Amino acid sequence: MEIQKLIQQIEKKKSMLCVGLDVDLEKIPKHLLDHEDPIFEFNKAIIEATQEFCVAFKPNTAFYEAQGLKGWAALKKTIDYLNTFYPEQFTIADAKRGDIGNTSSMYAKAFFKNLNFDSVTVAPYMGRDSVEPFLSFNDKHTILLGLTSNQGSEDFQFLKSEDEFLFENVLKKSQTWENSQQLMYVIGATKADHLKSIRSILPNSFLLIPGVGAQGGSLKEVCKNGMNSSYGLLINSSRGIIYASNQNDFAEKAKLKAKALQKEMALFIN
Ligand SMILES: O=C(O)c1cc(=O)[nH]c(=O)n1[C@@H]1O[C@H](COP(=O)(O)O)[C@@H](O)[C@H]1O
Repeated sequence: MEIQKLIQQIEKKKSMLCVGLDVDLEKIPKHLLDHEDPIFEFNKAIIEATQEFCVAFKPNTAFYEAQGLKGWAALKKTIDYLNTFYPEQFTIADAKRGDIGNTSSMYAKAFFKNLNFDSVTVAPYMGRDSVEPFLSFNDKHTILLGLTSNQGSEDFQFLKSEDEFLFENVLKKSQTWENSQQLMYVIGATKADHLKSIRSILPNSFLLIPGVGAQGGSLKEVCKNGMNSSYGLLINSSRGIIYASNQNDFAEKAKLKAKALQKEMALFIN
C-alpha cells in the first residue's frame, strides 16, 4: 500500500488505531474452540467489529507459529480475508525477522509475496545487508525496531557512545540505506518521553507505537509528542481490545474498546 493511501484512511476515519491480532487459544471464548479453525473465527469477528475504527491490523506471527501448521493456515486465511474484504486496511506481519542477505530475501518473499502483507517488522541488529532485501519490494514497508516498549530495551538500546544512544544511531544510520523511504519504525508507547527527540531524527517517517493499554503507555503523550504533519503514527493495542471479554459478547466489547481509543485519537486529527 502507498503511504498516501494510509494517510487518507487516517483522515477519513479520524483514527491511527492498529488492532493487534495476538490470538491466544487460552484467552479466546471457549465456545469458539468447537470451530474447525477457532483462530480464524475469532479474527473474523474481531475484524468485522473493529474495522470501522481502525486503519491497520497487526497479527503477531508468534501466536500463529505456536499452533504449528494450523496456526500458519489461520494466519494465511486472516491476511487473505483482510486483503479481500478490507483492502483499505494497512496490514502488518509482526514477525521481527532479519538475517544474512539471502535469508532475509526469503523472509521478505514469505511476508510480502506469498502472504501479501503491506509490511513486516524487522530487527536491525544484523545491519544494512540484513534489512535491504526487505526494502527492495515496491509499496511494501519495513518496520524497524527502533526503541522498544519492554524493560530489556535498557540493556542495549540505551547504551551511549559519543553522546548518542545506540537506538538513535540505528535510526540515523538506517536512514542512509537504499530505499530508506520505505522504512517505518517501532517506538514503544512506554518511551513516549523520547518521541520529540526521535522526531528530530525522523521527521517524516511513520512510527508504529505498541504499548498503550496492557503495557501502560499513554495515548495522549504519544499523540502530543509523536505526530507529524502527515499524522505519522500507527498506535497498536492488542490485548486491551481483543480480550475485552471472553464471553459471547467478545466482539461487541472489542468494538467498544476500539471506538474509545479512536475517539481519543480523533481529538488530535484535524
Ligand atoms: O513490534 C512490535 O509490535 C512490538 C514492539 C515493542 O517494542 N513492543 C511490543 O509490545 N510489540 C508488540 O506489540 C504488541 C503489544 O500487545 P499489547 O501489549 O497486548 O497491546 C505485541 O504483539 C508485541 O509483540
